[in-house]
Parts: sequence; C-alpha cells; structure tokens
Amino acid sequence: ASSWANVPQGPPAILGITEAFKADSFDQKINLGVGAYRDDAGKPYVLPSVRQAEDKVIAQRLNKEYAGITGLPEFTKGAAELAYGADSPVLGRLAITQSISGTGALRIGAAFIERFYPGGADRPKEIYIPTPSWANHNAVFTDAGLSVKKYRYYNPSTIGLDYEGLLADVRAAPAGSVFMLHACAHNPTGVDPTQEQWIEIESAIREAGHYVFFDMAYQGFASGDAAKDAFAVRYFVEKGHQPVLAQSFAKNMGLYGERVGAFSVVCADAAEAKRVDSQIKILVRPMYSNPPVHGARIAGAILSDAALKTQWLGEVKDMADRIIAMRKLLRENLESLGSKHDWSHITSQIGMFAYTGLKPEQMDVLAKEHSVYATRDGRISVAGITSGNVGRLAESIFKVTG
Ligand SMILES: Cc1ncc(COP(=O)(O)O)c(CN[C@@H](CCC(=O)O)C(=O)O)c1O
Repeated sequence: ASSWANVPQGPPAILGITEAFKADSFDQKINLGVGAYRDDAGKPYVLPSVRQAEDKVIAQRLNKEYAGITGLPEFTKGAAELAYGADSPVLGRLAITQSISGTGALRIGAAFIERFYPGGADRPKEIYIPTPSWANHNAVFTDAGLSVKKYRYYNPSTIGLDYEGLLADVRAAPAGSVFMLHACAHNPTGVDPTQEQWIEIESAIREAGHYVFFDMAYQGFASGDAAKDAFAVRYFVEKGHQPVLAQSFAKNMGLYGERVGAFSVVCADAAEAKRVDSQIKILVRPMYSNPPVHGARIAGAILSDAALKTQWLGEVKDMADRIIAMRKLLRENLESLGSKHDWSHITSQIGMFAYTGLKPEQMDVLAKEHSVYATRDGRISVAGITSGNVGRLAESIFKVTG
C-alpha cells in the first residue's frame, strides 16, 4: 500500500473562495474573498513606484548569488525605519531579518518565542491571539509548538471592539504572557482600538508584565498614513516594551507573490541585539536558509530612495482612500435602498476588510444566489468593491438582510 494511504482530505484554505469564484460563470460575479487590493476596474494593481523600482533593479543586471541568511540589509534597514521611525532610538538595538512575507515573519517569531521566551522549562509555551484573528494565525503558532489562547476582541452585538473584554482578558492572563496584537487594520474585523484605547491597553499589558508580538501587515494601507498606522508599535516601544514585530509588504507595496516581509526584535542594547541576531540566523538557516532577493531589491530600492519612497507613500494613500470611498458608497447604497439596519460599522471600520455582521448562512446565500463571494465569517475584502459593482452588491446584501 502507498505510504500516504492514510493521509486525510483537509479543509480548503481561505484561498478556497477564489476557486468558487472562478467556477462561477455569471459575468457580474463579485469576489470579496482574498485580502488583495484591486483597482476600480477590479484588476490587480502594480504600484507605479514598484514598477519604477523594479526597472531600476533590472537595469542593474545584478547577479543571482545567495542573500545572507537575514536577507538584504538595504531592505531590512528601510523596513525598520518605516516601522519604528527613521529617528527611533531602538534602531541601534534591533535584531531584524528579512522573511518570507508576513507569514514567514510570524513563523520565525513563533519559533524564536518557542525556543527562547523566558519562564523555565515548565512554563507552557503559549501565545494569546484576538478572537477572531487572521485565519492562519492559529496554525502558524501551533505548528511552531506554541499553544494558542484567545483574548476577547470583537463584540458581535455592537459589531465593534469588545474593549472591556479585551482589558479583562489582558488582566486575567498569567503575568508575563505573550500577547499577539494586530498593529492596525485588524483582520478579519477591520475594528481597531482608538489611540486612547491603545494607551489604556498598553498600560494594562505593562502592569501585567506581558510580552507583545505585533503583527503589522497593513502599515500605510489602513489610514493612508504609515506613521499613524504604526502608532501602537511606536507607542509601546516608547513606553519601554521590547516587542517582536512581523511586517508584510504584500499589501502596502502590492508585492503579494514576491513574498517580502521582515521580522524584528527590539532588544535591550546593541550587544543583546547581536546575540539575538545570531540565534535568528540559527533558526532561519534550517527553515529556508536564505530569502528570495528580487522582491526585497524592489522594496529596498523604494525605501532607500527619498523620492521613490514619497511617491510610494502617496500611492499607498491612494489605495487606502479608494477603500475608504468604497466603504462610504456601500453604506450609502444600503441606506438609500431603505435598509433598516445600522451600517455605520462599514465606514467606522478600517483597512482591507469590513466585518459585515452577516451570518454564515447569509454569506452562503450571497454566494449561491447572488454570486457574491466572501468568507463565511461575514468578512468582505473592501478592495473587491468597485464603483461598478457596489450597486449590485448593496442590492444583494439588502435582499439577504432586509
Ligand atoms: C493579519 C495578517 N497577518 C499576516 C498576513 C500574511 O500575509 P503575507 O502574504 O504572508 O505577507 C495576512 C494576510 N492575510 C490576507 C492575505 C491572504 C492570506 O494569505 O490569507 C487575507 O486574510 O486575505 C494578514 O491578514
């Protein structure tokens, strides 16, 4: 018998929505599944600054030699400055490595925590993640040997933040627990703490002596302002935390398939950063040895050139602005159709996703009867909405919800 005779059929991943969408022959079908930006024509968007940087890189006719284990220094320097601020004092005590996009950064972080987080041999290796969180977080952390705990985050009745629940869970967790925080544009809810709420969350986490793992997959893409979107990361660092951070350039640079990301650890001093860097190398070497260079060369070319970086940040703002405009249009269409529901969450939420509040069964009807495809948790990728399809989308949602 085959060695793999006992391999069971697994459930489809989040990217399963795309298959169902592709199989639908209706010419006005709408894909609100995968978190990838689309322009107002519903097409994937390669940022002009990325095309220009790529042309510059190709014109250099560089060789294809291995990068170092921690990737291209020009890229990681730029990624660190973008996240922490170009004049941040932590840049001198930071260990940072390029990663296989955000997922890879999360995986390196999980492995680093599993191997080195203090608390002795008997301490359970665990991490607290929000409820709900990105569908892949659970598997990334459990596959790295961490047990995943949940903290309250979303309040279905208000379709907003469960602020009291979040604070209660932070205070209830054993001192020194690891908390994973979405830095901005929470996936899947699009519900972010306000700056005032972040300030209170920080003091609760500091008082409990917890450790923070930031996941920043949408910097610049949430509000259109990279510094604003990094508020939580920079505020926690300013208050003395030494978090680890996973960065993705999939969305804000549109480098999805180039797999460009970074993982960093804020250390106590340069000597500690050197020791941590050596251990990150020991973790990464047997994982994938060293990262792909093309995407990082593009990102590095943008981040190290003032003019290109400014142009890029303008393009990220344009993407964010289009998403914000589509949120407004969807809400206005639903209201003008006479819907009795309060749709204010559609415009108060931020980033790639809107958590509609629709039930799984309603999402099934949207797909089957209206050819509108999205995940069953009621999350829609706002980037999939265009001025051309927002009318039909609103009608479909109105027919399903009344
Ligand atoms: C919060 C969060 N962290 C990390 C990632 C990892 O992104 P990388 O592509 O590895 O940089 C995503 C992507 N989530 C999107 C993209 C599709 C997916 O992989 O699930 C999503 O939820 O649709 C994310 O939403």
